[in-house]
Amino acid sequence: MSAIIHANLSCMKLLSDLHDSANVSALNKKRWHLAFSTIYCSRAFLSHFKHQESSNVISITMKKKISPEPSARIDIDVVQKHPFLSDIEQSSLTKLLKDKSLNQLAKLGGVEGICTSLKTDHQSGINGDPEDIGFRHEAFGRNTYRKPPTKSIFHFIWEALKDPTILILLVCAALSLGFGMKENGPKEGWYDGGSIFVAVFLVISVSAISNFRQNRQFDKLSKVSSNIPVEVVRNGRRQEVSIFEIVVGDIICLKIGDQVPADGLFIDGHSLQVDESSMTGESDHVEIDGNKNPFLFSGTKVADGYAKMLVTSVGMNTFWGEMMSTISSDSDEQTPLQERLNKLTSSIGKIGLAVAFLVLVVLLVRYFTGNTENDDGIKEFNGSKTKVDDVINAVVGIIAAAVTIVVVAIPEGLPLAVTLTLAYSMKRMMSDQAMVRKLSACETMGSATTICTDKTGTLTMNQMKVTRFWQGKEAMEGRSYTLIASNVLELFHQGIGLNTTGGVYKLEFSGSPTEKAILSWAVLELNMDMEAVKRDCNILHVEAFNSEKKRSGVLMKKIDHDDTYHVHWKGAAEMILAMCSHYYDSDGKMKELNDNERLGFDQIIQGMAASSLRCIAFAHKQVSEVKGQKRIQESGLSLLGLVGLKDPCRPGVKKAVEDCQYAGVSVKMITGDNVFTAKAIATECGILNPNQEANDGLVVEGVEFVTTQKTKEWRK
Ligand SMILES: Nc1ncnc2c1ncn2[C@@H]1O[C@H](COP(=O)(O)OP(=O)(O)OP(=O)(O)O)[C@@H](O)[C@H]1O
Ligand SMILES: [Ca+2]
Repeated sequence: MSAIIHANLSCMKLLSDLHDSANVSALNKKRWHLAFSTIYCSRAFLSHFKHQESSNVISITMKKKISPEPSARIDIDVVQKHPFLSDIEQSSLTKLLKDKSLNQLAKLGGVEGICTSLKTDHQSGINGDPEDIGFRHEAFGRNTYRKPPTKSIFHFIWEALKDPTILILLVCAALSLGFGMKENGPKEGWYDGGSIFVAVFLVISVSAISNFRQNRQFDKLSKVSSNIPVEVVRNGRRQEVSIFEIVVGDIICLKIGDQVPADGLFIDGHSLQVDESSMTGESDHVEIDGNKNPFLFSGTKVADGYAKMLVTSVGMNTFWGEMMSTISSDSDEQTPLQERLNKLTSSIGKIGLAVAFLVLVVLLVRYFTGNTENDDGIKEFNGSKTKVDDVINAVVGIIAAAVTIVVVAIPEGLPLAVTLTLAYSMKRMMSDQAMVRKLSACETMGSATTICTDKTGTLTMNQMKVTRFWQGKEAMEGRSYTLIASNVLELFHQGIGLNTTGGVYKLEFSGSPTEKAILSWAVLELNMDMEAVKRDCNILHVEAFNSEKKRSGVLMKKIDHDDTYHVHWKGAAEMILAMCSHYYDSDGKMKELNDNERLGFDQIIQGMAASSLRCIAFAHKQVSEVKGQKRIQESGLSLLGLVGLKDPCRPGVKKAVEDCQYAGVSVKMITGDNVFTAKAIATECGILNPNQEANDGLVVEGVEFVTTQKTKEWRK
């Protein structure tokens, strides 16, 4: 404590010395006292604080020098590291990711060590109360990026002024004004030039205001569109939060198709591949795993697999943030129509200029060679006999005529009319709840002849629910767990609880809509306890789901059990069925799957598909040896059961499809789902006509869409 007092006393002495030496007026003296006491008090306070938390770094910077000027104002910035998170520095985390250094990671205690320093549990995440989040904001910042300042109206006025047509017109206006006043006197001579000035003024102000407003609107939109939901685990609960609310220490669940929302480290997961092309330009996917490459970067995209990551930097501390701050984005692009019209305008302008020049030359030549006569039939130009004043008047008249041609020829209002029309149609589209991110979209939409739409989530609500369940060849209803043989029920629990990317927290389900539907069905109707299943079993190998494979599998072993391993597959029913050689009947007995039975199951699947259900099948196999196997066995499985998931059509889709068709735009569905399910939904939405058998390529499988010639033609 004595050290502190000493420090304060010396500070006081320094200031009073200064005080004495300054020869100041009474008013300034007063200010000095104020400044002095402010500094003294804050110093005393801070040193006290320092004493208590000796590990914290406290620095004081005085922005303004203390000066006896009347306007003296003292700002004190306190940059302070929160005691709660004092074990680790942001700079070392940033450096770790920047260098992708495994050594450095090991020095920091690996991912586990960093979790501990960041006061995060790698299973249940941060505790997530407002105070905790506040500390993290204070210590590591927020997940927002510094944006270039929005352009002011003057920027747009300047842009409009730089247009060559406008410049030509301004010159013309000035000439016209000068000549007009010379010819007809200042009182009446300004009409022509003045009106050109007014026209130019109108064009500039209208286009500047319209561009300014559009720019502001796009800014607003980009704020909305960059606000994407991210799945985080906080306090053991998986939940969705906005990307801007992510803090350092958060545990984030990533799945295929997600954007990585901040920089961080891989904790656990399977077959995670990331598309880093937005950062490196490399189109190859980068494999991420715990040992060789656990580094994940903001702005990249998950191409395959799933994982949990620990956030280590957010916002401007990320690699992406650093990159963005050096690039200034310019969105002053023009739509194709605007570009073409601008070209047209400038060629017309050029022709106008050429013609005007020609007229000027011809008229001048005619005048000076004495080929022109005035109203009385007398030669206008008569060599040296003509008065200088008359010559000047005649030449001015000729130039004014040429200028008039230029002014008339330039269609300066044409591009402006297009801009205004596009802005207007954008406004109309927005009021119809269509988000327009680029002005050119309005134009493109106007000339579209085919709309290719996704099925799930676009035509349907993306809220799936299991509505049918077949075990063996029997349709089950309601809370069916009492009716299923216990051995089969256990296999169901394992197959669903382990072979999933979703999660259950109390009665909240997370994951993709398909996963959520299956999990909620298993918990509510099959009485599954996910925690218990996870506790009792070890997952040895995972094959993650992706839209190409249409299935996911796990290899697992029960803890404290014999040497038997279990393979579980789940996926598109027809594909899983093809992998099966046996099935469990409703009594829980395993039976062989002969051709007849297979046909029976095919019919069940088609029946469900015809009533627009997504069909998912579960299959299992017990294996004894798994030595050195890289892949999970895919044949000789036993079918456990089939479920049908209902995803209702969005209300209003049918009307929208009809409107499109009425307007001559054909609507096609691109899907990865079972063809029969897709057709049933297409019929429900009015894309397919129930009476017309031929498909006409209105429902297309994703793979086919990418590969076939016909679809290439549409995409042209
Ligand atoms: N989580 C999952 N686990 C296993 N199989 C799944 C899962 N989700 C979907 N499937 C199966 O994979 C198929 C393709 O699923 P995906 O989600 O890629 O469909 P999609 O191509 O997006 O279809 P849509 O046209 O409906 O949008 C589905 O028909 C379904 O049978
Ligand atoms: Ca004109």
